Amino acid sequence: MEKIKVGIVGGTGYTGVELLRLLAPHPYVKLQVITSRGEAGLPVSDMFPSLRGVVDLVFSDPATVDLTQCDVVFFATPHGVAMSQAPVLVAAGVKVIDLAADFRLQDVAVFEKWYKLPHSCTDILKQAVYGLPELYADNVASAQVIGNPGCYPTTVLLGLAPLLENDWIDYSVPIIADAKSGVSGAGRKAEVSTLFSEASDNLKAYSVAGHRHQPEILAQLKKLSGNEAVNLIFVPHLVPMIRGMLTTLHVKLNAEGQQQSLQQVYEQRYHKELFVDVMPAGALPETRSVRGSNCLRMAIYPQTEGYVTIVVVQDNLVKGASGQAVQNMNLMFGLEADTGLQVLPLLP
Ligand SMILES: NC(=O)C1=CN([C@@H]2O[C@H](COP(=O)(O)OP(=O)(O)OC[C@H]3O[C@@H](n4cnc5c(N)ncnc54)[C@H](OP(=O)(O)O)[C@@H]3O)[C@@H](O)[C@H]2O)C=CC1
Ligand SMILES: CC(=O)N[C@@H](CCC(=O)OP(=O)(O)O)C(=O)O
Repeated sequence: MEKIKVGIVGGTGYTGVELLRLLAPHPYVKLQVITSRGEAGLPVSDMFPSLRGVVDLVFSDPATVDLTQCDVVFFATPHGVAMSQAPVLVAAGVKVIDLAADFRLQDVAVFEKWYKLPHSCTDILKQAVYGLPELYADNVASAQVIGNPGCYPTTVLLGLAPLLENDWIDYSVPIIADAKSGVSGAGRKAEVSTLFSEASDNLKAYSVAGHRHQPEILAQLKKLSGNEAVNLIFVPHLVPMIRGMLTTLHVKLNAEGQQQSLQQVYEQRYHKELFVDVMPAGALPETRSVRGSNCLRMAIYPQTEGYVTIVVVQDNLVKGASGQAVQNMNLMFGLEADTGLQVLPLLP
């Protein structure tokens, strides 16, 4: 197979460099372009010595580089950048994978409310696919534009999918998602809240009154359940670690759901999925068990009063962002989902 020519816009950020780490050894990828507005002309390995001898590209200026020479372009950029460039790329037949939110929400009014940006290419949005391959693999395979999911939504949606698909949730009670992220989730840009002396030795909830991932998750919960009554309380927390995300879900089951052996149901639902691990009953998922890998692990805990608790872990930069994006690229180009993604978690 001819190599896939890959462009990455936003190569100096955390998800951009994570794409490089995963794509440099990918057997069917040729890294073609990597951009930075501020570092154009600088060899990538001067900024990231971890890539010395592996990536020999220099950063290009995104304003002048021709991205139509690529087969696929990843946007590892803030919200709004991909939609400004997608029309030219789509017209040239280039596939687009946006790691930001431009193509995640089909409801334009909801997007504009939460991201405070006018959506500039709603036609392309209509044909874009929500890139969660464990739920939408066939659509991903035929997509030209992918909205790669947010990191928190990936944990919540994969944690709940077997219950939603079987209609086993009591929707009169909101689902609770109590989620925690490492600091790299906030990106590499300088911000006071992510300074070492602010974020280390500290634990805090944030965006409790409303986080932009709540509407993204809710839209998918409605789609998967076919039930408009579904509701969600979502509270994210910042934890003093670099990578990793742990989400604890509490769900009230309906009468039929309460009759099920959920451990078996979850194992069956995910047994063919290469990147989802349902742990044995009683196991305790921990973030370091997935660090650096594209694996998402979960454990199921039946509780009293018809409740079930599901604990989900992933690496926010891998399954929560760049690994998932590469998984999507693999499917879009007819490759096995795990091509180039067999990297094992780092321990300790
Ligand atoms: N971090 C995470 O865990 C996750 C992040 N995401 C999403 O992925 C995207 C990237 O996140 P992350 O890597 O953390 O962010 P960073 O802040 O670390 O990096 C952003 C990158 O975008 C580039 N950039 C910024 N503005 C522009 C622009 N106008 N045009 C072109 N390039 C631009 C910057 O490069 P330069 O200034 O050099 O041009 C930088 O390389 C975000 O939308 C984020 O929400 C999604 C899931 C998880
Ligand atoms: C710790 C931290 O700050 N995390 C980010 C989530 C990053 C992400 O996945 O979000 P988008 O791609 O939707 O921006 C946040 O809560 O804003």
